[in-house]
Amino acid sequence: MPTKSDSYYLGLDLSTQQLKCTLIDQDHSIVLEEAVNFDNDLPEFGIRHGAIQNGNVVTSPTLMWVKALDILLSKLEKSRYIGKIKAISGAGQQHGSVYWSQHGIEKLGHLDPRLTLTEQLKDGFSIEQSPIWQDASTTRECRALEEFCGGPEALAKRTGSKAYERFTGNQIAKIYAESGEKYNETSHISLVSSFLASLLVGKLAPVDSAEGSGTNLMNIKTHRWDEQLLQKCGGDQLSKKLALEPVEGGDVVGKVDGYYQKRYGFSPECKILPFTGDNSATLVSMNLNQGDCVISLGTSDTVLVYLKQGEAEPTTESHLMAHPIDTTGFMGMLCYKNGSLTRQHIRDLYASHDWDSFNKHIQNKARNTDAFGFYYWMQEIIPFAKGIYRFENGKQVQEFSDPSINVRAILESQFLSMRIRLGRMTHDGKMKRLLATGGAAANPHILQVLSDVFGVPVYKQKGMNSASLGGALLAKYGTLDKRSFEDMMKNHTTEPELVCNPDSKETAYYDTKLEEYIRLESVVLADKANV
Ligand SMILES: Nc1ncnc2c1ncn2[C@@H]1O[C@H](COP(=O)(O)OP(=O)(O)O)[C@@H](O)[C@H]1O
Ligand SMILES: O=C(CO)[C@@H](O)[C@H](O)COP(=O)(O)O
Repeated sequence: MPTKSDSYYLGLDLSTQQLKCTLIDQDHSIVLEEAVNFDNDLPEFGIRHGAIQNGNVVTSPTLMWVKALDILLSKLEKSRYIGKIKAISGAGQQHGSVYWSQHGIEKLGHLDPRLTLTEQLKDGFSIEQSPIWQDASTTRECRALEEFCGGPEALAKRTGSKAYERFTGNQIAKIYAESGEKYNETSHISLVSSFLASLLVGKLAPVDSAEGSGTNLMNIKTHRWDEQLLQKCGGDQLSKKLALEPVEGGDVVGKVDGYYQKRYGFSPECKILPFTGDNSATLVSMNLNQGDCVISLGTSDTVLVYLKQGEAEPTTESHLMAHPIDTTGFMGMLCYKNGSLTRQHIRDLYASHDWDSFNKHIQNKARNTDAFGFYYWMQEIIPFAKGIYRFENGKQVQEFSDPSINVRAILESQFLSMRIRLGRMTHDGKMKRLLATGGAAANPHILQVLSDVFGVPVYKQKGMNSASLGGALLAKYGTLDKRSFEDMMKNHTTEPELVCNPDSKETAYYDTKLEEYIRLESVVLADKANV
C-alpha cells in the first residue's frame, strides 16, 4: 500500500494462538499486518491451540514465543518500513508468566546478531513451560490469599479482583510451594507482555500498571506492588524477582537493542514503550465513546468497558484493572474461558466442523421448544463451573430433542451471561453500541445474535487485530512531547463500521428470558458434580 509517511509505529500481540503485528503510519493507516500461528507454524512444540493442557494445568512453551518472534521479524525484514519504525509497543495474553534464569538474563544482555533469539535463549528459562491464563490449578493458593486478606471482597478492594486461578500471584505461589528448587533458580519473572518488551529492549522490562492489575499483587489505587501480597505469594525473594515497579503507558522503557539494529535494520532511535495486556490494548485501539462496550470474541471471550475515576467499584465476578493510559481511570472486564474454542467444539459436534453449517443452524430461529444450555466445556471462570448442561421446557435433559439447537443455545447462553453481568458491573448503565473484535467477530451471524441479545447495534473496526493495533497506537503515543491520547486520535479516528442492528422481536424475546437464565444457572451451580 503506497504511503507518504516517514514515520511508522509497530504493535505486537502475543496472544494464545498467535503472534500478530500491525504497522501504522503517521495518520494511523494500517500499512502491514502479519501473524505467526503457533499450531500451523510451530508444530514442533507439541501444542494444540497454542497450549499444552494436562488436566487443569495449562502451559505454553516459553521458547515457542521466542521462536515466533524470530519468524515474525524475518517476515518484517522483507518490508521496506523497518528502518523507519519510530517506536514499538504491544500486548500479551494476560496473566501468563515467564521464569528467567540468571544465564537467560545474561544472554539477553549480550545478543549476537549472527544467531537467532531461539538459538541464544534456548537454555534461558528456569521453567520451560509458562503457565498461561487457561490454567485452573491454583484454587488452593487462591483461597489462601483471600483468607490472608480477610476475604474475596477485601482482596478485590485491594487489587481490583478477588483471587483467580490464572492471576500471576497465585501461579507464582504454586511454584514457590511445589517447586522450590526451580523457584530459587529463577532470577526474574516477567509477564507475557513484559517478556516481549524485554526481548526487544535487551534487558528486563517492567510491566505496565494494567498488567500489574492482573496479578493479585498490585495495589489498584497506588499502582505499586503490595509488599504483603508479594511476601504471601513468593516469600522474601519475590520483590527481587519482579525487580521493577509497574510503569504507566507512555513511559519509555528504552531503545530497541543493538541486536535488532544489526540483524534486521531497525533504527537505533526506535523506542520501546511498555507492553500491556491484550484486552487493555484492544480497549486503547477502540477509542471508546460514552456508552460503548467492547466484546472480544478471541480464544477467550471478554467484555470491556472504560470506567472513569469515581465510576468504578470492584466486584467479585468482574475485574477492575488500571487503564493503560488514563492513570486515574480503569478498565472493567469480564472474562470467559469457554469462548471460541468451545464454540468450535460445538461446531465440530453439531455442524460438520464447518462455520457455514454452523451459520445455517444459527439462522434457524424456529423455537419449537424452550431450550437453554450452559457450555462449561473447560473449567469456566465466571461462574466457576464445569460441564455441559441442557434444559428443555424447564427440565434438565441429556440432549435437546433436536441436537442442532446446541448451536443457537451456546451463543444465546454466552451472550445472556455477558448482558446480565455487564449490567451488574455498570449498575445497569445503558450501552449504546457494542464494538466486536477477536477471531469470531469475522462471523456476522454470531454478531447478529449478540446484537439481538443486547438490543443494541454491533460495530466492527477495520484491520484484523485490535490488540496489535492498540499496541501500535501506544507506540506512537509514547513518542509525543505533549502526551494527550485524545489529541493524538483527533482527525485520525476511522469510525468503526456498523455490522448489524438488533431485531426488536428477538430482543423482546430475550428480555423475557433473563430471569429463567439466572434461575437455571443456579441449578447448574448447585449440582454437586460441579465443584
Ligand atoms: N468464521 C468464524 N466464525 C466463528 N469463529 C471464528 C471464525 N473464524 C475464526 N474464528 C475463531 O477465532 C478464534 C481465534 O481468535 P483470535 O482472536 O485470532 O485468537 P487469539 O486469542 O489467539 O488472539 C479461533 O479459535 C476460531 O474459533
Ligand atoms: O485471561 C484473560 C483476560 O483476563 C484472557 O483474555 C487472555 O488475555 C487471553 O486472551 P486471548 O488470547 O483470548 O485474546
